[in-house]
Amino acid sequence: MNRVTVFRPALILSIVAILWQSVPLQTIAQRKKTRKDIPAPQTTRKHNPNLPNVVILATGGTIAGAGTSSVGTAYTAGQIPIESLLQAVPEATKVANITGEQVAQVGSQAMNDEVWLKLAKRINELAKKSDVDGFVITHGTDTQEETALFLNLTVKTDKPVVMVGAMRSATAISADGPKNLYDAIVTAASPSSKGRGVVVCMNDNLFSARDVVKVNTTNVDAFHAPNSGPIGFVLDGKVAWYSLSLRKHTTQTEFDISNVDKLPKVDILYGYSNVDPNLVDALVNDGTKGIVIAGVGNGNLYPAVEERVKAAVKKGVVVVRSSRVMSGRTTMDAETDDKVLGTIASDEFNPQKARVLLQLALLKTTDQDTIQQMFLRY
Ligand SMILES: NC(=O)CC[C@H](N)C(=O)O
Repeated sequence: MNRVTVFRPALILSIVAILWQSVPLQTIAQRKKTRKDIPAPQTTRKHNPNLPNVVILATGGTIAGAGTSSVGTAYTAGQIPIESLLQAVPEATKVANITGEQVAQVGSQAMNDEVWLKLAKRINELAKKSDVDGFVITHGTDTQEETALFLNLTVKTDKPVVMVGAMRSATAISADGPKNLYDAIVTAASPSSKGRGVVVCMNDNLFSARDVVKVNTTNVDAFHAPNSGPIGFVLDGKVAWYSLSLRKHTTQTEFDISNVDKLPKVDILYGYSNVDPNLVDALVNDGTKGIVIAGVGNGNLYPAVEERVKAAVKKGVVVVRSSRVMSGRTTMDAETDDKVLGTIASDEFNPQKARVLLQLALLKTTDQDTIQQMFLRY
């Protein structure tokens, strides 16, 4: 065999290899491009016409977290895709036809306005489809209560929207994610869950998005509603509801985010003895539109802070008084007089939740009385 005959087949082979590689690359690129145009979430399972259809919108969190040790608490949130999570709960396929979509894949400490808006818009879009009966949102637990409230105030559907997370990673001994996910799917698939606003399903309990708070950093019993308790329970694959909030939510709210792509800047200022009042000015100078004070007791402010707050309100910044105390209301014109300060009382909303409502309120108005009424209505 001379050099030419060896060289030619090698050349032809490498050309074929290059072409072969470029074809799938192109196809993947095309698929990515057209993916946005496909409205329905994806599934690999067989459709059962007798079961309700539940869409899972995944955002990450511990429920999708992977660790290097099954006994340790160190892990990275948001590592495991939704399809793999579902493999841990094969029972769920007997309850609903499940389709999944990965909206984000982050620990919820990284949650932001952009993902909130994307989630709410996607739910509103899918809720219009007659073949979608309910939603499950998988989410990290750190900021779950904020996303829950945002959705509770912005999704426009009576169909169940159930948020779920986990306190132990998917690779830990006795992971709580699979049970919580199963319970959430059961809840989203149940017609009895309609019209209850967004609910959070954790550790057998169902909480209203309005009232739920993370109360423990590591325990599986990490979610409570300190002012009202759970509104329902899931046990043995069955949902039981016990109460219904009279506060407005979902289809009953005035908030329409369909054309919103940015939320107003609202910041939280923590109250404590000897707080530096310059912090108020720092926020105002940074261009904040609203400040939530995590006040002491019934939303009280350090005297020097009161003075700076009055000045900030005069400049057009909207200030809400909430409390750093875990339970109870922050009431109007109590020890701190809102009429004098020009402030708004948060009622039962904790500072991080008051921030969500103030962001939405500021899309509509800066009027103190109008926003105060919103805090009493939602
Ligand atoms: N238990 C959790 O979900 C906490 C993990 C992570 N920090 C998150 O919020 O996503």
